Amino acid sequence: MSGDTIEAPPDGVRDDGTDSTGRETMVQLRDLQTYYESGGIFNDRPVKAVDGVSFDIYRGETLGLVGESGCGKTTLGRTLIQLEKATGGEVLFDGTDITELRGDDLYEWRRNAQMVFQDPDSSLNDRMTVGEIVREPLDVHGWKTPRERRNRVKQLLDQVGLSPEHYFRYPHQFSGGQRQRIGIARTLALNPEFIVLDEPVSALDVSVQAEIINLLEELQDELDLTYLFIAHDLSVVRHICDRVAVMYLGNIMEIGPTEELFTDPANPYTHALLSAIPKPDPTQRRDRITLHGTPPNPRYPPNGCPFSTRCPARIRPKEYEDLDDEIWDGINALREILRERMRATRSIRERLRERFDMETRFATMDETYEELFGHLDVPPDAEDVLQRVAEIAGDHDEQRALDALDAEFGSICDGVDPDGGDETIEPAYYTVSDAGRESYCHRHDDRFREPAPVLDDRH
Ligand SMILES: Nc1ncnc2c1ncn2[C@@H]1O[C@H](COP(=O)(O)OP(=O)(O)OP(=O)(O)O)[C@@H](O)[C@H]1O
Repeated sequence: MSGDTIEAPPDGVRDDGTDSTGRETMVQLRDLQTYYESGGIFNDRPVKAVDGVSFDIYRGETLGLVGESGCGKTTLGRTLIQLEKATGGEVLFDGTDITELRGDDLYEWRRNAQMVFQDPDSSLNDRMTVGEIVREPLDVHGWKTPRERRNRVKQLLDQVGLSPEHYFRYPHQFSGGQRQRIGIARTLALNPEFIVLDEPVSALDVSVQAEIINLLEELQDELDLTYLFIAHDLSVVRHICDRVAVMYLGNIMEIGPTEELFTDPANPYTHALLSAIPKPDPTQRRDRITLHGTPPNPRYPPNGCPFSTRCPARIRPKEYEDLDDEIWDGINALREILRERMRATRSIRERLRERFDMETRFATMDETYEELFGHLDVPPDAEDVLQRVAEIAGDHDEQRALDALDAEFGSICDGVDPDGGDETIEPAYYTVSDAGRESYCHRHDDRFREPAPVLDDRH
């Protein structure tokens, strides 16, 4: 369905904190950025781990956050609870921008928001008893009297399915699942309202995973908790989350109710991510979508759409709409190779080599060209451009080669304005379902075909 375009997910929050569907908004992220400065000797560009993220989290829900390794999930989770400093944008908790909190205010606020980590082993101090570990946040915050703290710890141990006798034992005496229970008890100590669960079951045996998931669900009901659930395992996400946000290279590509996102994905990246799950049904509509290459380096994200370099539904420029698929694949591979070479020439070793005027070694561009296009019947116009690109790249000027490639074959997905303007075009968020699901992709614009039929044709 073609949707309405909006610059950023709608605010839509009424004075009483609810939106039009009666959900109460707890957290609002607005254009949130977390960049890591390199601090190296070359004063390189920052790593754009979270690069302009806007969405809401509703009170009492479990919002899943999924995406490939390195896309920025943990950084986003850590920024939400101020373990990482935002470099731009806002995080509003019940209307207060917590990125602005300092000193005592920040310290007080921290009680509200906690994090459960993936690996209970590294997050529990093996030299402390279980009681000391769970009690530590209470001690740090000077919570009530020592006696009341001890009682609170015993109650917490009971709440997570451990027994008060475990108070004086050490973490290494427990199994992985039990250690995660200790971590959860510690997280709950100060009665938080919001918890970031960062892959809380990934390090556990499959048999234990379900127990911990059940415990987290029970605790949510009992204590009115709101969760951000970061995960790789999409089947767990489907089971536990009310809504899901799909992240790629520091951006949210699609966000909406879990079931409709899984059964009728809108964004090409969501399609690709879901198609990687093995399906038992041999009559499935479409072949598995294989994504070529690896995600780009978040220090050098591509222009335009973050997914453009790997997107299987990438929009092609009008003049080349009928170009053979294999030639397109070759052009995309050439773009990847050029980006790869650029990344490599920027590596410290290469830069040192350049400084000392030493030759850098790569497969020659002629060989690359031959391999990609030698066996194909490339139309003369396109061939002229590709030859020129290969020549420029042969002189180690990858940036100029990429520019030349994009000037001819680039589309709106690469940030090229189809109306000839100079500004780099980025996708907008489009509402793609009645439930308010949003997808970040030019293909939802009426000028283009929707992703799903394009993927059906191409796969
Ligand atoms: N302290 C840091 N300094 C510099 N770069 C960092 C730092 N922490 C993370 N990064 C980089 O930021 C990007 C996002 O990392 P992050 O750990 O948030 O991703 P992720 O999606 O959680 O990955 P995973 O699923 O593997 O945990 C990566 O490129 C990572 O290398």
